[in-house]
Amino acid sequence: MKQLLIVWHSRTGAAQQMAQAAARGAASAAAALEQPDDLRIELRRAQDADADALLASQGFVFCAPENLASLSGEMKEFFDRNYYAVLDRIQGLPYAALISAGSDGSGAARQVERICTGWRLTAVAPAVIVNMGAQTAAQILAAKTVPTADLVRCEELGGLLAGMMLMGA
Ligand SMILES: Cc1cc2nc3c(=O)[nH]c(=O)nc-3n(C[C@H](O)[C@H](O)[C@H](O)COP(=O)(O)O)c2cc1C
Repeated sequence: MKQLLIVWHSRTGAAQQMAQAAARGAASAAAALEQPDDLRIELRRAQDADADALLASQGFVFCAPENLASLSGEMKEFFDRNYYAVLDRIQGLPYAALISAGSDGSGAARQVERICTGWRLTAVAPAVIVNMGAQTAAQILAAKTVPTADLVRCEELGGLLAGMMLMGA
């Protein structure tokens, strides 16, 4: 049994929907490979994700919004809290990054990539960035509904990661 850990933070709902889509995609991939019982999918909000969860997993999805050109504070705190606790203990494992953004997302994506390079994780694909077209204060503070086409991109990335984990790639 392998475990896929999906760590997410979301303030207005977009990244949460993206994390859930990645979980659906991973479950579908395990079913398509006829290995539904070989993959455990653990969704954890960033504030509840700890070193034990990281160490118990063989693959990771990190999913959060971009805030002020970097990762949201709760997601950054997750990395700060756990970085040295698992350094040199998770290297070589695969990961994927999902970023929700108003109009950019590249700063947060770069930050996740740098942190995961430090952990020596392997990206299965470039980060998926979903731009919600939120730029005014009212748009940014509003609850978000991620378009289906973007959720499909998140499902596909979750599926790719699960497939690689189950096939031992
Ligand atoms: C304080 C704050 C700062 C933000 N800064 C950025 C930014 O630098 N770049 C960007 O593209 N979006 C920015 N946004 C917009 C959010 O990334 C966007 O609304 C995203 O969809 C939120 O995801 P969530 O619904 O998962 O919380 C910011 C939002 C907030 C609240």
